Amino acid sequence: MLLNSTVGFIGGGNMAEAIIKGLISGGMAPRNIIVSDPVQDRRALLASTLSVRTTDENSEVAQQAELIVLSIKPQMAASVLTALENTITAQQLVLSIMAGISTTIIEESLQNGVRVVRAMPNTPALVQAGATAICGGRRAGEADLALAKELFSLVGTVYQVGERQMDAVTGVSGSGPAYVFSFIEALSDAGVKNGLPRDVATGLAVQTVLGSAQLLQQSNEHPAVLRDRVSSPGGTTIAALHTLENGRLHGLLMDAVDAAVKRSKELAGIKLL
Ligand SMILES: NC(=O)C1=CN([C@@H]2O[C@H](COP(=O)(O)OP(=O)(O)OC[C@H]3O[C@@H](n4cnc5c(N)ncnc54)[C@H](O)[C@@H]3O)[C@@H](O)[C@H]2O)C=CC1
Ligand SMILES: O=C(O)[C@@H]1CCC=N1
Repeated sequence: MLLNSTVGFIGGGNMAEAIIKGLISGGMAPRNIIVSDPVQDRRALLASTLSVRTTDENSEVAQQAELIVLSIKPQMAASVLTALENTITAQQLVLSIMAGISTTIIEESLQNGVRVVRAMPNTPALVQAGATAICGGRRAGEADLALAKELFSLVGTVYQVGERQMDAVTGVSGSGPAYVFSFIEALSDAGVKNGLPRDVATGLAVQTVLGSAQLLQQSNEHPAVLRDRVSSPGGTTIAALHTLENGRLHGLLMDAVDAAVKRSKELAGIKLL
């Protein structure tokens, strides 16, 4: 169903590129993908590296695509949606990945009885290891959610949540890769500080995060149980964990996610451009 549809992206930035790569890897023909972006360099890059069709007219995407992905910044939502008010119809499905912007705002901006699904993906979608949550708007049916699930399944795992949980999703997995990259960078710096060459330090740090995540996923244990198995009595790990807890790592991360959740809620109420 998805692979035979025409999928359009309004906004050809980082996330659109990640999803498009996943779609193509999943078997979608590039000619069935059309992307609009006002920036010539972005259009040229997407056309040359992914062979998708590009345009600088959002209306062209809105006219041609059966599934329209809104992959612009939330601050652009109002101006872009207003301009497409009379172009997008109830026969099309609108799939928004914009942080903070509710399905109601999109439905009200577009009118025409349009069906909207909202999603929060993350950048590991670029390597088919994404985590995405989806929720349906007022008029989205099971088939619409199934189509969105099919799309994001090509780039990773998909959870369906209630729309009120989308801000929490944004704070945990949408922004989450940035926290993990900071963690890896710090771990690598610590290796270099203690005498390791940078490439070795980064390689060890990356594989440690990847391997620990895989172990956790496959073992089905609580993270604390696995942490305990690393911590020998009187050993090195418990000494390091003591330092992390003195620095409030756990509470700090929870505060960081709270800040992202708060910002996601604020984005819903921004004075849209
Ligand atoms: N980057 C991330 O990790 C994630 C981003 N998102 C959401 O995805 C959306 C896009 O984010 P990114 O790809 O990171 O941003 P980006 O800045 O890389 O992409 C936005 C693209 O929209 C284009 N654009 C600007 N004005 C436009 C217009 N009037 N019409 C059409 N295109 C226009 C820009 O040239 C740019 O290429 C945002 O709403 C963000 O909240 C969601 C999950 C994760
Ligand atoms: O930082 C942001 O606003 C977007 C949403 C989730 C990840 N990046």
